[in-house]
Amino acid sequence: MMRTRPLKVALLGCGVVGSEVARIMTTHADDLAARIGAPVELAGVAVRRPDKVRGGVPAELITTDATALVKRGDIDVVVEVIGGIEPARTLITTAFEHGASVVSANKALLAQDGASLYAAAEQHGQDLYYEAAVAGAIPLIRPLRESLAGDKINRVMGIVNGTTNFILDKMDTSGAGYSEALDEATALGYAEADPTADVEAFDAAAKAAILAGIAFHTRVRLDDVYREGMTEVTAADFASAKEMGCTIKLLAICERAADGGSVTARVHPAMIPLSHPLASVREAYNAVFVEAEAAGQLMFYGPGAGGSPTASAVLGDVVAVCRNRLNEATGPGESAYTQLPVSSMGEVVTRYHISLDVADKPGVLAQVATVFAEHGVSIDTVRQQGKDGEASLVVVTHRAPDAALSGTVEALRKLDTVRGVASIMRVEGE
Ligand SMILES: NC(=O)C1=CN([C@@H]2O[C@H](COP(=O)(O)OP(=O)(O)OC[C@H]3O[C@@H](n4cnc5c(N)ncnc54)[C@H](O)[C@@H]3O)[C@@H](O)[C@H]2O)C=CC1
Ligand SMILES: N[C@@H](CC=O)C(=O)O
Ligand code: NA
Repeated sequence: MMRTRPLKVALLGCGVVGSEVARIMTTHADDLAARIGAPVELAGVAVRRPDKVRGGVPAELITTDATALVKRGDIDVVVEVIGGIEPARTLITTAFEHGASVVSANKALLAQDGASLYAAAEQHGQDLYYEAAVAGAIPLIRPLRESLAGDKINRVMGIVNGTTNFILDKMDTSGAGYSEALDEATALGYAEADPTADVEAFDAAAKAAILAGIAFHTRVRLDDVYREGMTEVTAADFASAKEMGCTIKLLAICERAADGGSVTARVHPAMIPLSHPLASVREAYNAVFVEAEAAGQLMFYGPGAGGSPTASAVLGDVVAVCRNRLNEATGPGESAYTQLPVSSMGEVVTRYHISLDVADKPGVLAQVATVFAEHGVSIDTVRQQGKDGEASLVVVTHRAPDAALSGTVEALRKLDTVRGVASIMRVEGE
């Protein structure tokens, strides 16, 4: 039977995501009520600029006092879509203290303070849900937290940032420039308020921290994630990738060590073969592979950014939290019992594609090969092209510890015959 007293939702932030949450809550109110078993109503919307016209949001719901809204005491669910660390963190903990559960899309905050937010939620008997924080509309957090809770996950790898995938895709397929593609991604509502978070991969690193923590039942924070952005990827890198039958993607890779005693999490651009499913992920789409012991390999794919797709994930969480409240229950809390340490990037085993500008004279190739051998790095292929007394040498290695690969590059830079290291890129997905 449908409960008549409505569940009340407070919306913090009415930007790209918040405005879509408000729109869908209003236009789909009857369906949401039927699915929850009680009406759900927007009880207040905290904004920074109250004068802005917000179609569909009744003026009487608008407030600039987010703190007063979360302290009201009659709110069931606070939806935090303002982003950033403060005041989001204080508003979320205040919401728990005043009897509300929280749905958030804030990966930056969750990667930094997830553990203390979970603790505050548990202390006050409230839910903390955040499906929208990783890979936008794609159901990924709930499958990892719930559906795969009976399995052992060994690896999570994928594209988790829509903005950078959009830019890399445009650079690859239409030869568009970096700035032009970033402006387009921003106009489409994909980029963070400060797009440095996207292009320098802080956003993807935050998502990798969240994914690794859930997948391996441990705590991984933003600072534990090795991070390289995509601002230095050039048209020449795409040309090299093409020659190898590859393209370039910004990948997030979280792995359990072979001995099971530690984990790693990293985000960096990488070449992947065109035959790999991640190579055909276009525009702002995301895709994530999960490898689990019993399930095998699973792939999650869909829109990774944008107002409406992200609002879909937020509203799925609102429904889940409302159902929990009607049942006087809460969903899963933090699961970090394994306490696995996070190893450094040096211990990750990977492959490199290295482009060197060298002197075109006898013995150079042997000299370069010796440096690789001295660092215990085995060469897979070498390609040399001469040009006016200079040559370009492209070396692709076999798998080796990242520390050995970066030691090799450092030693190569010191050779007189090596004029410069034109590009270094990891190769994944083979
Ligand atoms: N846009 C996207 O595709 C996605 C965004 N997210 C996350 O969702 C959150 C919101 O993102 P967007 O909607 O894109 O950002 P946005 O910048 O469009 O919206 C944020 C809104 O919050 C308002 N705001 C900031 N501080 C406030 C305060 N103290 N009180 C009231 N309002 C305040 C701002 O004025 C702005 O309108 C962020 O955490 C973001 O990382 C997550 C997944 C996808
Ligand atoms: N800026 C983010 C938004 C979604 O998380 C992205 O581009 O992926
Ligand atoms: Na998601």
